[in-house]
Amino acid sequence: MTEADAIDTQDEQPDNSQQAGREQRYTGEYPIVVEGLTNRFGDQVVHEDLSLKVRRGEILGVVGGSGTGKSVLMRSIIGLQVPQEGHIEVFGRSITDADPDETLGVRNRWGVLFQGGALFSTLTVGENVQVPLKQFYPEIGSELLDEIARFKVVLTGLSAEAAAKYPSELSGGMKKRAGLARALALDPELLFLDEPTAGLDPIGAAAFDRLTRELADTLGLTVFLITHDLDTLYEICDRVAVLADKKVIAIGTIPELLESDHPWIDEYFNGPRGRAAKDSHDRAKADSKAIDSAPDKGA
Ligand SMILES: Nc1ncnc2c1ncn2[C@@H]1O[C@H](COP(=O)(O)OP(=O)(O)OP(=O)(O)O)[C@@H](O)[C@H]1O
Repeated sequence: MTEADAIDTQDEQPDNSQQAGREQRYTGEYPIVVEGLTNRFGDQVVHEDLSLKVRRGEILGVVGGSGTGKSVLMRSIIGLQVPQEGHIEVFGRSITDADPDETLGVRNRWGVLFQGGALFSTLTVGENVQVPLKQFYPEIGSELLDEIARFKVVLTGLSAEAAAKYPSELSGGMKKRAGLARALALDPELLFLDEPTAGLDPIGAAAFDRLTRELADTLGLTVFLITHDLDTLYEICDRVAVLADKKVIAIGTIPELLESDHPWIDEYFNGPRGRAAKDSHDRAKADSKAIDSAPDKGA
């Protein structure tokens, strides 16, 4: 049983609206559905008639040039940005038409790692992880809060001792993991990651990618992952959505996208960095095949 399940079964239940939607996991095909989205800031049109469906259980990479509106799209889906037009559903419930109180039962089913980690600098890592827990489950006692926070910290590959550290005492990679621990605080079904490997060295970035894939597989997460990191796309994303021209112009596996003749997609995947990421991915695959078929394997 997960902590959230344990909390759900406690005798003293808080306001029912906070529990709504939490009693069972989403079993539909598309936990995120965006239709006809338009976002404008003054005269600047960021999205126009943008549509997107995210499949349950997939890691969807979201790419696009700087300023194409990847973060604004994520903010719209989680209700932080009210679009001018369009409809967004998460777990089959409207985000755009609903009163914020009505979406409470949906909001505690996702976790977000914002660009840069966005940890509270005056709180320890453990206290940062406790923030969403206290917000949605104010009835949990401090001992259980500490225990859940420590568990989440360890889940992301940090030591239990890291829970007592302040963000300023952590390396960039540790900060990302701490942010991820906070995003996982509520046992989410859906995880939003905004450029999680930005600023990490290649080894740290690869380790974070592996962690994301492992957590997604073991916890059964759907992941909406904004990135500029081609290695991340090749290594862990099931599909990739491309933002350009104010829309999602293509969505599919990388081999499918490689067939596209859109100039941005062609340059992105077939430019020098795209080719290097593909070569490195192909080499790693060939190496692991060679190891698997070695005669003395397992001897
Ligand atoms: N609150 C806001 N007010 C005004 N303009 C905004 C606001 N938020 C975003 N924008 C503008 O919307 C556009 C898209 O921003 P967004 O942050 O979504 O881009 P992005 O694709 O995530 O870029 P990057 O890859 O550089 O992070 C940008 O031109 C940005 O300046």
